[in-house]
Amino acid sequence: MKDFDSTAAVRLIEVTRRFGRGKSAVAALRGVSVGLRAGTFTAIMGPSGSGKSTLLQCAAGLDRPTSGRVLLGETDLATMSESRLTKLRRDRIGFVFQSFNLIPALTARQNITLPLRLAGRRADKDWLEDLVKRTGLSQRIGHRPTEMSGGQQQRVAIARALITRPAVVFGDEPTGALDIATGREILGLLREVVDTLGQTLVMVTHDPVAASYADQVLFLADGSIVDSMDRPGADQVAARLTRLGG
Ligand SMILES: Nc1ncnc2c1ncn2[C@@H]1O[C@H](COP(=O)(O)OP(=O)(O)OP(=O)(O)O)[C@@H](O)[C@H]1O
Repeated sequence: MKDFDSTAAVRLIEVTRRFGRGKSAVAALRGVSVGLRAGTFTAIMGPSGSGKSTLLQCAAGLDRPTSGRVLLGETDLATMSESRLTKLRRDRIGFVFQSFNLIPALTARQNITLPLRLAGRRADKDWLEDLVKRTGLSQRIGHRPTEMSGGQQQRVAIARALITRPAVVFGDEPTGALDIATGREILGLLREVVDTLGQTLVMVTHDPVAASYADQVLFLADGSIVDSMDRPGADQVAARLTRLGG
Protein backbone atom coordinates (compact mmCIF):
# COMPACT_ATOMS: atom_id res chain seq x y z
CA MET A 1 0.00 0.00 0.00
CA LYS A 2 1.20 3.51 -0.81
CA ASP A 3 1.78 4.73 2.74
CA PHE A 4 4.01 7.71 2.08
CA ASP A 5 3.21 8.55 -1.51
CA SER A 6 4.08 12.23 -2.01
CA THR A 7 1.41 12.52 -4.73
CA ALA A 8 -1.28 11.48 -2.24
CA ALA A 9 -4.28 13.77 -1.84
CA VAL A 10 -5.06 12.18 1.52
CA ARG A 11 -2.71 10.29 3.82
CA LEU A 12 -3.44 8.46 7.03
CA ILE A 13 -0.40 7.64 9.12
CA GLU A 14 -0.80 5.12 11.94
CA VAL A 15 -4.34 6.29 12.65
CA THR A 16 -6.08 4.75 15.63
CA ARG A 17 -9.56 5.58 16.89
CA ARG A 18 -10.87 4.20 20.14
CA PHE A 19 -14.33 4.77 21.53
CA GLY A 20 -15.06 4.51 25.24
CA ARG A 21 -12.77 3.51 28.08
CA GLY A 22 -11.81 0.49 30.11
CA LYS A 23 -13.56 -2.79 29.49
CA SER A 24 -16.17 -1.28 27.17
CA ALA A 25 -13.53 0.39 24.93
CA VAL A 26 -13.78 -0.33 21.21
CA ALA A 27 -10.82 0.01 18.84
CA ALA A 28 -12.54 1.10 15.62
CA LEU A 29 -9.23 1.78 13.81
CA ARG A 30 -5.97 0.08 14.78
CA GLY A 31 -3.03 1.86 13.19
CA VAL A 32 -4.25 2.49 9.65
CA SER A 33 -1.65 3.87 7.21
CA VAL A 34 -2.64 4.55 3.63
CA GLY A 35 -2.14 7.14 0.90
CA LEU A 36 -4.82 7.93 -1.67
CA ARG A 37 -3.44 9.28 -4.92
CA ALA A 38 -4.85 12.52 -6.31
CA GLY A 39 -7.26 12.04 -9.20
CA THR A 40 -8.22 8.49 -8.24
CA PHE A 41 -11.42 6.80 -7.08
CA THR A 42 -11.08 4.62 -3.95
CA ALA A 43 -13.74 2.33 -2.51
CA ILE A 44 -13.61 1.24 1.12
CA MET A 45 -15.21 -2.09 1.92
CA GLY A 46 -15.41 -4.50 4.80
CA PRO A 47 -17.81 -6.31 7.09
CA SER A 48 -20.22 -4.38 9.30
CA GLY A 49 -18.34 -2.83 12.23
CA SER A 50 -14.93 -3.12 10.52
CA GLY A 51 -14.32 0.64 10.78
CA LYS A 52 -15.29 1.97 7.33
CA SER A 53 -17.35 4.92 8.54
CA THR A 54 -14.80 5.76 11.20
CA LEU A 55 -12.04 5.77 8.58
CA LEU A 56 -14.08 8.04 6.32
CA GLN A 57 -14.96 10.39 9.19
CA CYS A 58 -11.32 10.66 10.31
CA ALA A 59 -10.05 11.16 6.74
CA ALA A 60 -12.67 13.87 6.14
CA GLY A 61 -11.94 15.77 9.35
CA LEU A 62 -15.38 15.00 10.81
CA ASP A 63 -13.87 12.94 13.60
CA ARG A 64 -10.45 13.07 15.26
CA PRO A 65 -8.15 10.07 15.54
CA THR A 66 -7.13 8.98 19.04
CA SER A 67 -3.57 8.91 17.69
CA GLY A 68 -1.87 9.20 14.33
CA ARG A 69 -1.97 11.81 11.59
CA VAL A 70 -4.35 12.69 8.78
CA LEU A 71 -2.90 14.79 5.98
CA LEU A 72 -4.97 16.53 3.32
CA GLY A 73 -2.23 17.46 0.87
CA GLU A 74 0.31 19.06 3.20
CA THR A 75 -2.25 20.03 5.85
CA ASP A 76 -2.37 18.02 9.08
CA LEU A 77 -5.99 17.75 10.22
CA ALA A 78 -5.29 15.99 13.51
CA THR A 79 -3.80 19.06 15.18
CA MET A 80 -6.11 21.68 13.70
CA SER A 81 -8.45 23.80 15.81
CA GLU A 82 -12.16 23.09 15.43
CA SER A 83 -12.82 26.41 13.68
CA ARG A 84 -10.03 25.92 11.12
CA LEU A 85 -11.21 22.36 10.54
CA THR A 86 -14.76 23.59 9.88
CA LYS A 87 -13.44 26.08 7.34
CA LEU A 88 -11.21 23.46 5.71
CA ARG A 89 -14.14 21.03 5.38
CA ARG A 90 -16.24 23.76 3.79
CA ASP A 91 -13.55 24.90 1.36
CA ARG A 92 -11.60 21.78 0.45
CA ILE A 93 -13.81 18.76 1.06
CA GLY A 94 -17.04 17.64 -0.59
CA PHE A 95 -19.53 15.16 0.84
CA VAL A 96 -22.13 12.92 -0.75
CA PHE A 97 -24.36 10.97 1.62
CA GLN A 98 -26.78 8.09 1.20
CA SER A 99 -29.64 10.34 2.29
CA PHE A 100 -28.70 13.24 -0.06
CA ASN A 101 -28.98 15.82 2.80
CA LEU A 102 -30.45 18.56 0.63
CA ILE A 103 -32.29 21.55 2.10
CA PRO A 104 -36.00 21.02 1.26
CA ALA A 105 -36.87 24.71 1.03
CA LEU A 106 -34.14 25.46 -1.52
CA THR A 107 -34.17 24.86 -5.28
CA ALA A 108 -31.58 22.62 -6.91
CA ARG A 109 -29.55 25.69 -7.91
CA GLN A 110 -29.69 27.13 -4.38
CA ASN A 111 -28.68 23.77 -2.88
CA ILE A 112 -25.74 23.46 -5.27
CA THR A 113 -24.42 26.95 -4.52
CA LEU A 114 -25.07 26.77 -0.75
CA PRO A 115 -21.44 25.88 0.18
CA LEU A 116 -20.27 29.01 -1.65
CA ARG A 117 -22.84 31.22 0.07
CA LEU A 118 -21.79 29.80 3.45
CA ALA A 119 -18.19 30.67 2.60
CA GLY A 120 -19.17 34.15 1.43
CA ARG A 121 -18.02 33.36 -2.11
CA ARG A 122 -19.76 34.07 -5.39
CA ALA A 123 -20.65 31.27 -7.78
CA ASP A 124 -18.45 31.07 -10.85
CA LYS A 125 -21.24 31.09 -13.45
CA ASP A 126 -19.36 29.02 -16.04
CA TRP A 127 -18.42 26.37 -13.47
CA LEU A 128 -22.00 26.21 -12.17
CA GLU A 129 -23.32 25.83 -15.70
CA ASP A 130 -20.73 23.16 -16.48
CA LEU A 131 -21.65 21.20 -13.35
CA VAL A 132 -25.37 21.46 -14.04
CA LYS A 133 -24.74 20.08 -17.55
CA ARG A 134 -22.43 17.32 -16.34
CA THR A 135 -24.95 16.18 -13.75
CA GLY A 136 -27.81 16.31 -16.26
CA LEU A 137 -29.83 18.78 -14.19
CA SER A 138 -30.48 21.50 -16.76
CA GLN A 139 -34.25 20.82 -16.79
CA ARG A 140 -34.49 20.54 -12.99
CA ILE A 141 -32.44 23.45 -11.73
CA GLY A 142 -35.42 25.45 -10.41
CA HIS A 143 -37.06 22.44 -8.69
CA ARG A 144 -37.06 21.69 -4.98
CA PRO A 145 -35.89 18.28 -3.67
CA THR A 146 -39.46 16.99 -3.13
CA GLU A 147 -40.12 17.59 -6.84
CA MET A 148 -37.18 15.40 -7.86
CA SER A 149 -36.46 11.66 -8.02
CA GLY A 150 -33.85 10.11 -5.72
CA GLY A 151 -31.36 9.95 -8.58
CA GLN A 152 -31.91 13.61 -9.42
CA GLN A 153 -31.51 14.58 -5.76
CA GLN A 154 -28.21 12.70 -5.61
CA ARG A 155 -27.08 14.52 -8.78
CA VAL A 156 -27.78 17.81 -7.00
CA ALA A 157 -25.77 16.57 -4.00
CA ILE A 158 -22.86 15.65 -6.31
CA ALA A 159 -22.92 19.07 -7.98
CA ARG A 160 -23.03 20.67 -4.51
CA ALA A 161 -20.02 18.58 -3.45
CA LEU A 162 -18.06 19.74 -6.51
CA ILE A 163 -18.99 23.44 -6.58
CA THR A 164 -16.06 24.52 -4.37
CA ARG A 165 -13.60 22.46 -6.49
CA PRO A 166 -12.65 20.41 -3.40
CA ALA A 167 -9.41 18.48 -3.01
CA VAL A 168 -11.37 15.35 -2.12
CA VAL A 169 -14.98 14.21 -2.29
CA PHE A 170 -16.05 11.66 0.32
CA GLY A 171 -19.10 9.47 -0.28
CA ASP A 172 -20.86 7.38 2.37
CA GLU A 173 -22.93 4.76 0.51
CA PRO A 174 -23.91 7.34 -2.14
CA THR A 175 -26.04 4.82 -4.02
CA GLY A 176 -27.44 3.08 -0.92
CA ALA A 177 -30.91 4.65 -1.18
CA LEU A 178 -31.29 4.26 -4.95
CA ASP A 179 -32.68 1.47 -7.12
CA ILE A 180 -30.09 -0.57 -9.03
CA ALA A 181 -30.39 1.20 -12.41
CA THR A 182 -30.32 4.70 -10.87
CA GLY A 183 -27.42 3.67 -8.62
CA ARG A 184 -25.43 2.59 -11.70
CA GLU A 185 -26.12 5.95 -13.37
CA ILE A 186 -24.83 7.78 -10.30
CA LEU A 187 -21.71 5.56 -10.18
CA GLY A 188 -21.13 6.28 -13.88
CA LEU A 189 -21.37 9.99 -13.11
CA LEU A 190 -18.88 9.70 -10.22
CA ARG A 191 -16.47 7.74 -12.45
CA GLU A 192 -16.79 10.45 -15.12
CA VAL A 193 -16.07 13.17 -12.57
CA VAL A 194 -12.81 11.39 -11.67
CA ASP A 195 -11.84 10.75 -15.29
CA THR A 196 -12.68 14.17 -16.75
CA LEU A 197 -12.06 16.54 -13.82
CA GLY A 198 -9.29 14.60 -12.08
CA GLN A 199 -11.36 14.67 -8.91
CA THR A 200 -10.13 12.57 -5.97
CA LEU A 201 -13.00 10.47 -4.66
CA VAL A 202 -13.29 8.15 -1.65
CA MET A 203 -16.42 6.10 -1.13
CA VAL A 204 -17.60 3.66 1.52
CA THR A 205 -19.83 0.98 0.06
CA HIS A 206 -21.24 -2.46 0.80
CA ASP A 207 -21.93 -3.11 -2.87
CA PRO A 208 -19.24 -5.00 -4.86
CA VAL A 209 -20.64 -3.62 -8.12
CA ALA A 210 -20.28 -0.07 -6.80
CA ALA A 211 -16.70 -0.87 -5.72
CA SER A 212 -15.91 -2.13 -9.24
CA TYR A 213 -16.23 1.47 -10.53
CA ALA A 214 -13.24 2.46 -8.35
CA ASP A 215 -9.54 2.44 -9.26
CA GLN A 216 -8.66 0.88 -5.96
CA VAL A 217 -10.61 -1.06 -3.34
CA LEU A 218 -9.38 -1.14 0.26
CA PHE A 219 -10.64 -3.92 2.51
CA LEU A 220 -11.01 -3.29 6.22
CA ALA A 221 -11.40 -5.96 8.88
CA ASP A 222 -11.51 -5.30 12.59
CA GLY A 223 -10.05 -1.80 12.27
CA SER A 224 -7.15 -2.64 9.95
CA ILE A 225 -6.63 -2.53 6.19
CA VAL A 226 -6.12 -6.18 5.34
CA ASP A 227 -6.05 -6.07 1.55
CA SER A 228 -6.37 -3.87 -1.52
CA MET A 229 -7.22 -4.50 -5.16
CA ASP A 230 -6.62 -2.38 -8.25
CA ARG A 231 -9.52 -2.10 -10.71
CA PRO A 232 -11.11 -5.37 -9.63
CA GLY A 233 -14.29 -6.84 -11.08
CA ALA A 234 -17.40 -7.06 -8.90
CA ASP A 235 -17.02 -10.87 -8.65
CA GLN A 236 -13.47 -10.57 -7.28
CA VAL A 237 -14.59 -7.98 -4.75
CA ALA A 238 -17.55 -10.11 -3.66
CA ALA A 239 -15.32 -13.18 -3.25
CA ARG A 240 -12.80 -11.25 -1.12
CA LEU A 241 -15.56 -9.80 1.00
CA THR A 242 -17.09 -13.22 1.60
CA ARG A 243 -13.75 -14.48 2.90
CA LEU A 244 -13.68 -11.48 5.30
CA GLY A 245 -17.09 -12.42 6.61
CA GLY A 246 -18.93 -9.57 4.87
N1 LIG B 1 -19.48 6.85 18.50
C1 LIG B 1 -19.16 5.58 18.78
N2 LIG B 1 -19.13 5.14 20.05
C2 LIG B 1 -18.79 3.88 20.36
N3 LIG B 1 -18.44 2.96 19.44
C3 LIG B 1 -18.45 3.32 18.15
C4 LIG B 1 -18.82 4.65 17.75
N4 LIG B 1 -18.74 4.73 16.39
C5 LIG B 1 -18.35 3.50 15.97
N5 LIG B 1 -18.18 2.67 17.02
C6 LIG B 1 -17.73 1.26 16.96
O1 LIG B 1 -16.56 1.20 16.17
C7 LIG B 1 -16.57 0.05 15.33
C8 LIG B 1 -16.47 0.47 13.87
O2 LIG B 1 -17.64 1.17 13.52
P1 LIG B 1 -17.90 1.77 12.05
O3 LIG B 1 -19.22 2.45 12.07
O4 LIG B 1 -16.72 2.56 11.63
O5 LIG B 1 -17.98 0.42 11.18
P2 LIG B 1 -18.51 0.24 9.68
O6 LIG B 1 -17.54 -0.69 9.02
O7 LIG B 1 -18.74 1.55 9.03
O8 LIG B 1 -19.87 -0.52 9.95
P3 LIG B 1 -21.22 -0.58 9.05
O9 LIG B 1 -20.86 -1.27 7.77
O10 LIG B 1 -22.15 -1.42 9.88
O11 LIG B 1 -21.69 0.82 8.86
C9 LIG B 1 -17.86 -0.69 15.65
O12 LIG B 1 -17.56 -1.69 16.60
C10 LIG B 1 -18.74 0.38 16.25
O13 LIG B 1 -19.67 -0.19 17.15
